[in-house]
Amino acid sequence: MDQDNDSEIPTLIDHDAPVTELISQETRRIPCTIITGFLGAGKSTLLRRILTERHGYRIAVIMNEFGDTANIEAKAINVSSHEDPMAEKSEEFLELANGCLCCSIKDAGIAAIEKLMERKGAFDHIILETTGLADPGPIASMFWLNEEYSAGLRKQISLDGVVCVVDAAFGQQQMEEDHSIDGIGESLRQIACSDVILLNKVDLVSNDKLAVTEEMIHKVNPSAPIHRTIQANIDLVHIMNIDAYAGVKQLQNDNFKPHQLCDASDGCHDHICQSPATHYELRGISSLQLFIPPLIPDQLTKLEHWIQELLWRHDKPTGGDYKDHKDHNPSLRVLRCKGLFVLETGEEFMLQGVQNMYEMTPVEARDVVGIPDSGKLVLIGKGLDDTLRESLEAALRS
Ligand SMILES: Nc1nc2c(ncn2[C@@H]2O[C@H](COP(=O)(O)OP(=O)(O)OP(=O)(O)O)[C@@H](O)[C@H]2O)c(=O)[nH]1
Repeated sequence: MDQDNDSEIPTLIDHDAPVTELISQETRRIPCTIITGFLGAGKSTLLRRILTERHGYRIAVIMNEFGDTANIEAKAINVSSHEDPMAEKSEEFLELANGCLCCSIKDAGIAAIEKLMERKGAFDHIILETTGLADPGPIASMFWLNEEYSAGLRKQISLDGVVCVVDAAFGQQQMEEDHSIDGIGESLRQIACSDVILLNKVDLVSNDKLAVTEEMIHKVNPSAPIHRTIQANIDLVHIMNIDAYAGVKQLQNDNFKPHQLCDASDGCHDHICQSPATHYELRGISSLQLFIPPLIPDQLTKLEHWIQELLWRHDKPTGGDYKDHKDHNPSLRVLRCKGLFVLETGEEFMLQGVQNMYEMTPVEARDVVGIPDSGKLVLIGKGLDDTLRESLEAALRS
């Protein structure tokens, strides 16, 4: 492909492929991985690694860079693999117009991605590298769930996961100094919205410093696994096809034992308990993990209403008749939420939420590994204090 000609996107469809294969290419949704991370953390290094590794995926890359660096970045990254000199031919680039995709999401960004999707069938996976200053939340929303927001792209693209690259040398400082008008700066938003974290450049710092940075990341986002890397060297199974928005593995794998957190002698089967270890505030952002006992179906409906109030109105129901008494708190903001809820019948439901969008879906029986004795809700955002647990308890009792 001619890298200097954006309008020419080559057709890579194999015209000799069997008809059934072509049909499945037409209907299959293409997974999209978003790579985020603060300026200079190693996003392009990760992208280059993915593009030059022998993995068999045909990858379409969307780069979203500020200013004049777009061309430079694209050229620098479009290298062929030493192992496979032909690899370059199996990838295609779509450089977006200058400017930040998350700000121009409805026009240039969408149009460019729709143009790319005209070549559907030519690639198996999309990787979108954001700018170091982008908030990945709105970008993730674009590929996830809501057709009104995504302009129909969700029909064709599924959000596989958000991968955040954190600089091991400067990450701690970036998090500590990170502040914006509403109290949550970019580097913290990026960590908050991510499903996997790469702590990159670990060759530059001591183990003690790494542990401190890891601890900070974990407190902002307790549910994302953290991988230490040098030159973003990571086994791709940890970052591609992880199905972070549809699978329940990540939520089920958490081996945290809720009853170790409270005094209840018979475990915590009748109340919500909270993980104090992960309730933490850094520059206004915090995370909260709540363990929720098995619910009756009516309580699941109440839980869903409570989540709607939280995400859509930034309201924290205050107990009693929670629908009538709300504690409106404009600084209450949820950036990411996840949950796995268990009914007394043994059925399980999964919650996934990005910004004010959420989805609650039954977990298919084949995905259920044993019956957990409690459900879990993870909230990451701003203004999430201890009273939320009381508020949810009141909602479920009402
Ligand atoms: N020492 C060391 N340097 C690294 C490592 N990973 C990346 N770098 C270097 O860090 C610099 C920035 O890496 P990039 O991959 O361009 O970072 P980026 O996040 O894409 O940067 P922006 O696009 O400017 O936000 C480059 O000079 C890399 O060679 C690492 O693990 N160790």
